[in-house]
Amino acid sequence: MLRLCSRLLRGGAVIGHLTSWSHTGPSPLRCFSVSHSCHGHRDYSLPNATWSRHTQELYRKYEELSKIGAWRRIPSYNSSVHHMADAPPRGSRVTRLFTRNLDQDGVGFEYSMFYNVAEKRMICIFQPGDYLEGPPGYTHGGCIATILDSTLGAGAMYICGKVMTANLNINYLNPVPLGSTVIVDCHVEKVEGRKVYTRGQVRSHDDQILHTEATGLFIKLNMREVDHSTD
Ligand SMILES: CCCCCCCC/C=C\CCCCCCCC(=O)SCCNC(=O)CCNC(=O)[C@H](O)C(C)(C)COP(=O)(O)OP(=O)(O)OC[C@H]1O[C@@H](n2cnc3c(N)ncnc32)[C@H](O)[C@@H]1OP(=O)(O)O
Repeated sequence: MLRLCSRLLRGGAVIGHLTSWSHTGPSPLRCFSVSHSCHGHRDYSLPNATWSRHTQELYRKYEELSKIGAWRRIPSYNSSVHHMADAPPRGSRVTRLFTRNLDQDGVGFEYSMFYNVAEKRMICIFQPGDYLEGPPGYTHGGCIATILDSTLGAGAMYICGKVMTANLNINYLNPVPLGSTVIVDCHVEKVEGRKVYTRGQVRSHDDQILHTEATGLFIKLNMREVDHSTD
């Protein structure tokens, strides 16, 4: 339990940085201003025993960059509402974030995201597990779309607050082997009114293979459209 608390507190320290970013966008992300206390929700963005050497190495690289200050890891819970300051009590909901819906580590979406505020960039270190199979031995295109949507969307949220995907265009260039480590590298290109234009790539861990390219259009939500009263 102590180990769990210390891990969560480490996540909380990072969240503290996130809340202090509120000056960076016109619509600060209220949903990320969660408590620093050991609130009992597991942070899935931290390494686990199923992570490959490449996944761990990339994670450590960005963890080191975070210590210098340019990058920040963002925590990841299995429900998006756990990111919010007014999250409902633990156990009061049964819904789950799509990318965190399996109880077994390693078989689904293993990932950790880091954000660079100056570059308006969100990267995701992604290791697709065996339950994400499409073509034999390779990752399903829908799963690649999911991790792209999530990374592009998380970047858009960090710039502009709550958004929804309006458009996602993907070019699949090279298949992504199951169990491999890829980097999903996304940035916000421009913001026009409520429209947030984003672009991203999926590359192999060593940058040698360009697997996928994508653009995403996200629309800033009017607050009346976000109602969690039934959560
Ligand atoms: C929510 C908080 C969560 C917190 C989580 C924290 C955890 C962070 C960690 C991890 C990140 C995870 C991130 C996950 C990301 C997943 C994202 C999804 O999967 S979202 C589900 C799929 N998307 C939908 O279901 C949308 C359905 N569509 C709609 O609801 C509406 O169409 C909406 C809201 C997108 C826009 O509707 P309107 O009525 O508000 O706005 P209008 O007037 O239609 O459009 C505004 C402007 O945008 C243009 N526009 C709209 N759609 C367009 C399109 N498809 N193409 C081009 N332009 C479009 C319009 O032409 C208009 O432009 P002009 O202002 O007039 O210049």
